Amino acid sequence: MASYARSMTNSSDISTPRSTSPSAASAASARSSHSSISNKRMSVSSSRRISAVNPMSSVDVSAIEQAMKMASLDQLRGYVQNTYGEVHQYKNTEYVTKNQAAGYQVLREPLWNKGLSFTPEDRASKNLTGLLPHVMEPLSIQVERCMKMINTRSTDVDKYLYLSSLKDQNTDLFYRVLMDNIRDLMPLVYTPTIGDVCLQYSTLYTRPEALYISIKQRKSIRTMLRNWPYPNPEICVVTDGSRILGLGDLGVNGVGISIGKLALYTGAAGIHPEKTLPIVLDCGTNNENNLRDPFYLGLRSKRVAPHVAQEFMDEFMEAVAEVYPSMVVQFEDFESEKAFNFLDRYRNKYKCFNDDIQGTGAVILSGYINAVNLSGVPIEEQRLVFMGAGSAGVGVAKQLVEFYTRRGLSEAAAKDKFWLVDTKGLVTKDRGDKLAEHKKYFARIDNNGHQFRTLEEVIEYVKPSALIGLTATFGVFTESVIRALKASVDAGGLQRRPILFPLSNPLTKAECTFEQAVQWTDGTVIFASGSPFAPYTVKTSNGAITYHPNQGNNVYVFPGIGLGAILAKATKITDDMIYTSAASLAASLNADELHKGLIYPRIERVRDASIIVAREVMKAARRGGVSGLPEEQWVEWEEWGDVSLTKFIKERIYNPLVDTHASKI
Ligand SMILES: NC(=O)C1=CN([C@@H]2O[C@H](COP(=O)(O)OP(=O)(O)OC[C@H]3O[C@@H](n4cnc5c(N)ncnc54)[C@H](OP(=O)(O)O)[C@@H]3O)[C@@H](O)[C@H]2O)C=CC1
Ligand SMILES: CC(=O)C(=O)O
Ligand SMILES: [Mg+2]
Repeated sequence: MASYARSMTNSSDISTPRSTSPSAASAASARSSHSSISNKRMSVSSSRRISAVNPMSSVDVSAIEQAMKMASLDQLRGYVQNTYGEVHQYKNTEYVTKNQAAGYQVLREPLWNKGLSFTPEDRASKNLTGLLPHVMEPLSIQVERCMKMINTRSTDVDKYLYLSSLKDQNTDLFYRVLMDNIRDLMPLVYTPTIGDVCLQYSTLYTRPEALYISIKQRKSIRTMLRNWPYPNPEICVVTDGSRILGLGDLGVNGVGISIGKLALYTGAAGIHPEKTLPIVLDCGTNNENNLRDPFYLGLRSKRVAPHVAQEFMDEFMEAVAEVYPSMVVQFEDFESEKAFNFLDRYRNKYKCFNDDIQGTGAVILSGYINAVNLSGVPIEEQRLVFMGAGSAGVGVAKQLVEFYTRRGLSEAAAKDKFWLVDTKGLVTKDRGDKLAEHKKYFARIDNNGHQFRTLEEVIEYVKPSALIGLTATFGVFTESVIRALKASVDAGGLQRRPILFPLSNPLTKAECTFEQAVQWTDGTVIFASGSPFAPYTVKTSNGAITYHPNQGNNVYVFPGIGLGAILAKATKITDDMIYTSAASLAASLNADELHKGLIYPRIERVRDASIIVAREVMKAARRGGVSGLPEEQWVEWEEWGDVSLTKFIKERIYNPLVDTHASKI
């Protein structure tokens, strides 16, 4: 991200428009109101911008000084603004356009910097002569250098830090490296490594990479959104850090997940990085380690009450819709109750979806459709046990219910295929505890009052064909559990294969490993995990067999859902758009992948899959009457079929250092 306070130094042969000079900017600011700031922002072309004056978000200094006198420094620690009032900024943020920028400005703005790829003409026209080594290098060599440097780093967090620094210097090169090496690098910018990064985010911190919105600043959300340096972002990932992967409440440190997911919106679907906005809402944290950590960057107080968090969220959603009307909002890693509440509260009002409930639901439905084809257990006979009844467990189970109802089953019959287990055992209506609202739909009554407290008991009772883990608890799929699952599909002596999806992230929270799953099912397992496991090779008397795991992670759908929603100019994200993402992903495997018995496309093809998902999501938006594209456009695409719509998408996505000028989103 561009640093916030880069001041512009004029070069003698580049004239600086009056409106971008610091003095003009402060004169303008004296006259301007918030609406004029907003107008000015809109008038800046959609070209990338860098700061021309110090735009530091100013606060009421005298009030702070006053407060400092009255309170000890320690009491003020953890936040700058000590009131709930609106921040008054002293200055407009003014930017130069890409065409106006020269010399170091160009090299320091990651979106403009092409590094060693700058041509001699660029170097002359942008005053770069001497500011770069003389060589002009092919991109492949630059990518190779980066990979060599990544491989010299001894820990995954260090590798992440190298990549993160590269992203801050040369956006195109970062994404080229990521896209060309997605199998090796996705586990660094995303799960599992991003989990370690989030745990240490405050200590690793060197520079801002997101919008950090504290509840203390809730009256200034619009100002903060407008301070974002790139114009008109179209997709944000927002978390309050309350349930980051399976790692629990990480507070403001959870911002790493917003950053990681958005890197994949670009890497895996081609949404232009300039259009992405990572956000963390800081409502405090109940994580004692954070509260004690001298480096912790968030509010040093317990989380606010749920009704206060909800008011804050209401204000946030209203502000986003007002400041960036075309923004798609992805809710990420909110603890379950908030996740369900916010989705219900906002889904019909704003363009939003919850990745953990809906994205996970879609990706696992997709994998399940393909897994059933391999399992030998007919789709009607499938019985599914879910270990974990949180946002992901219930989200996936509900998506699968929709699958069965779309196939003609009644809702009751579809629901009857699911048994959900939580820390108290099988979720039933009569087990004596107060069930969380989101568990009630799947709570069972078919147990004649008997309560099944362990997973083994549930498996013995249900005889499932599929076992799904979304518990954030390592190792709960024990040898006896997995062998019992295999036994239940083996019954009758048929050659059937168990479906086993330990989906929790990161790897340290996986319900079992791939190796265990292969060993305890004698190699028959159909396996998908949330974070990637390595292939597993077993030596045999006549050689070796290598088993290949699948990664069942919402990364296969959220990039395409976001891309499709943006390109369709969707006003809402409908259930049909989510369902369609699953169905289209399931159908996106190529012949080789099907032949190898995979249930998801190879991760190297995630971008191809995202384009298919985006195309079908767009069509679903139109079917649902939520696409803002003109009808004539749809009629034309219908005449030409998928080829023309696919072409439309491909022409609009970001392809670093190949055709960036052609990117329109
Ligand atoms: N692969 C993917 O794409 C995705 C994976 N996930 C992963 O799913 C996991 C869960 O996420 P989420 O649903 O939001 O989390 P929640 O905290 O909302 O839910 C966890 C559920 O697991 C149950 N649980 C925890 N420990 C046990 C145990 N030992 N035995 C039985 N049940 C247990 C909890 O029970 P109780 O309700 O009684 O507390 C709860 O129902 C995380 O690790 C997350 O990373 C999430 C989204 C996508
Ligand atoms: C992948 C994801 O969204 C999660 O683990 O929460
Ligand atoms: Mg998540």
